[in-house]
Amino acid sequence: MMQVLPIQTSATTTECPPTGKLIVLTGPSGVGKGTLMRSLLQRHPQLYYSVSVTTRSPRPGEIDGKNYYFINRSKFEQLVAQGEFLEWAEFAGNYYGTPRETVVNQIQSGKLVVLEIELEGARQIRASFPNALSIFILPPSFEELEKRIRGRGQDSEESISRRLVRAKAEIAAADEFDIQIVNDDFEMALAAIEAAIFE
Ligand SMILES: Nc1ncnc2c1ncn2[C@@H]1O[C@H](COP(=O)(O)OP(=O)(O)OP(=O)(O)O)[C@@H](O)[C@H]1O
Ligand SMILES: Nc1nc2c(ncn2[C@@H]2O[C@H](COP(=O)(O)O)[C@@H](O)[C@H]2O)c(=O)[nH]1
Repeated sequence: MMQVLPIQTSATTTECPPTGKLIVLTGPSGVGKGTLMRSLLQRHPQLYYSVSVTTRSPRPGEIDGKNYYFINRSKFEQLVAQGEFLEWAEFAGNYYGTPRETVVNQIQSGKLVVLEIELEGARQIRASFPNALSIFILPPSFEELEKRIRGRGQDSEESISRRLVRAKAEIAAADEFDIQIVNDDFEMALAAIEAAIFE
């Protein structure tokens, strides 16, 4: 049975006593992290999802404050300089970051906090939160990954190419994380994530 250890980090020990837990879902773009996360949150409303900040333009239907906080690059850089992010990275031409204060507050109040982030950010979290549970989602094949990104119909051709190039390096890093789950059958992948978090 897997034990999810409490938060403990040298960087944040004083501001974040070991009460809550941090869970990181990572993996290449298009693998299904967001879809899995949505189902996970529906089934387990006690989880706290950290809404990220990004400089990417909203996709049709995306809502500011729900899907992301959408801001411009100079504001993002200002927030970086002010230390407002727990982690941040540049991905396919845009910045993405996890707001520090909200996450720390939720952990302090004993919540299970879930992040859905790309590889560089997940590495930063692993470095500063060694007891976080990190889950890497893999595609059944690279061809299927490309099919899913294209099938989503949300990204420009240039963005798709950048995401697929990056996906190769991301997949190669899967073993750095605590658990690897192949998202082939969706329900099985979801069940594996639930087992990792709750059992
Ligand atoms: N197990 C699965 N089988 C087939 N299609 C899937 C599966 N899981 C997710 N998908 C589909 O793959 C597409 C990409 O999924 P999603 O947007 O959740 O990926 P993502 O990893 O969150 O991408 P990004 O990191 O770019 O946000 C969606 O159209 C989704 O419906
Ligand atoms: N390092 C971070 N990565 C993040 C964050 N929020 C989302 N992401 C990841 O970015 C890519 C692209 O996302 P998309 O919405 O443009 O498709 C994807 O892998 C996300 O998981 C974050 O706060 N930090």
